[in-house]
Amino acid sequence: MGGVCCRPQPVDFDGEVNLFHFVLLRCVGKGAFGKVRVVQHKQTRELYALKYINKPKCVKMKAVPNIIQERRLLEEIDHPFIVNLRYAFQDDENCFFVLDLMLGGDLRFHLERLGSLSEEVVRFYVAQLSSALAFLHENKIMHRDLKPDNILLDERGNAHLTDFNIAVHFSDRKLTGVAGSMAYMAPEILTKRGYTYCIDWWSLGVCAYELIFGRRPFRGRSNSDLTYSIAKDPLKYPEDVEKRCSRAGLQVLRGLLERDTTKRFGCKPNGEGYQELRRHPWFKSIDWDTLESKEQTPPFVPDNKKANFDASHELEELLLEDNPLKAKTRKANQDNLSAEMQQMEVQ
Ligand SMILES: Nc1ncnc2c1ncn2[C@@H]1O[C@H](COP(=O)(O)OP(=O)(O)OP(=O)(O)O)[C@@H](O)[C@H]1O
Repeated sequence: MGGVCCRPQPVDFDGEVNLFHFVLLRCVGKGAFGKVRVVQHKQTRELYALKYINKPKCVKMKAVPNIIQERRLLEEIDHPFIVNLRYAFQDDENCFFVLDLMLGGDLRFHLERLGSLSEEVVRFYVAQLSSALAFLHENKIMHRDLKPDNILLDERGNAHLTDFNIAVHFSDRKLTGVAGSMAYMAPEILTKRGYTYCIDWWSLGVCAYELIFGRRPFRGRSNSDLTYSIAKDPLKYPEDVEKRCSRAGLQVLRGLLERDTTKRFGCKPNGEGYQELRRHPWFKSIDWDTLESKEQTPPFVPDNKKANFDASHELEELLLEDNPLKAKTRKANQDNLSAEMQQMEVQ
């Protein structure tokens, strides 16, 4: 009799996708509302990253519209340098996003470990991320939170943009809502002049500068100091700049970190800014035609023998998790759910 309890449930692969379709593997990260773990699709054997978002926590932190927005935007897009959404579903407790798996770690992790990256490596990431930004802008989406933490490497070393939590659709009207991570925000966001997709090119400039020099271009002890620095301080470089970055590289940094949006690199409408950037001499070594098919060998290959993420998440799951993730059949009676939880149901 005892054996009956533990027999695995038969999985219906023809029905809607749910957690029963996946084998749950190791934990690789922790976000604001849940965790991220590696999963394998039981039928296709493909590996993915499963991001799970605890619904009550999300309601408590008033983040329901952001999660819905993130899912809606991700469902619209598919690009080689974006962490794409492959499936989305939910149970009574969590929303699940099944995403492209990135086993190479995020660029914050590598920056902290290495101090800085070589110009050649950064050029490669800037090229790949420019391609992702041009695609998003063409689809009238601005990301608004480009920073090293949101750039993930696959196991071969290709860069991918993730975290569409505060991404939005845009039209010709300028936006004014302050959103993003302050150190990477363009001056026109902070000075409340109204902004467009051009802010993402500025953030790319801040990331590229930080990756090459190991520190950010604009700093401040308080938010108002930082705002002042972003809006007014001249762009300076470390003393050993010549050892770290070529003249062409500095030109691109300066072009992206241009306060005048009519002159900022990447910003010309209808993808013209992106085409201009591609033609810049700094990208001479990049073969743009094969970049998107990932045929080029990335100049930095993450060490696949070491975990390229904080291993404490896995340990925490083992030692501290009192409610470990498990596939469950849905029980929720829609009528008993709060308004916010109902909102999450309607997808
Ligand atoms: N597709 C993925 N593949 C591999 N690891 C990932 C993937 N997405 C996220 N991670 C890991 O999980 C960590 C948490 O990611 P997640 O996007 O949930 O958190 P977050 O950046 O705090 O975003 P949010 O604000 O949406 O919670 C990341 O730092 C990264 O190390």
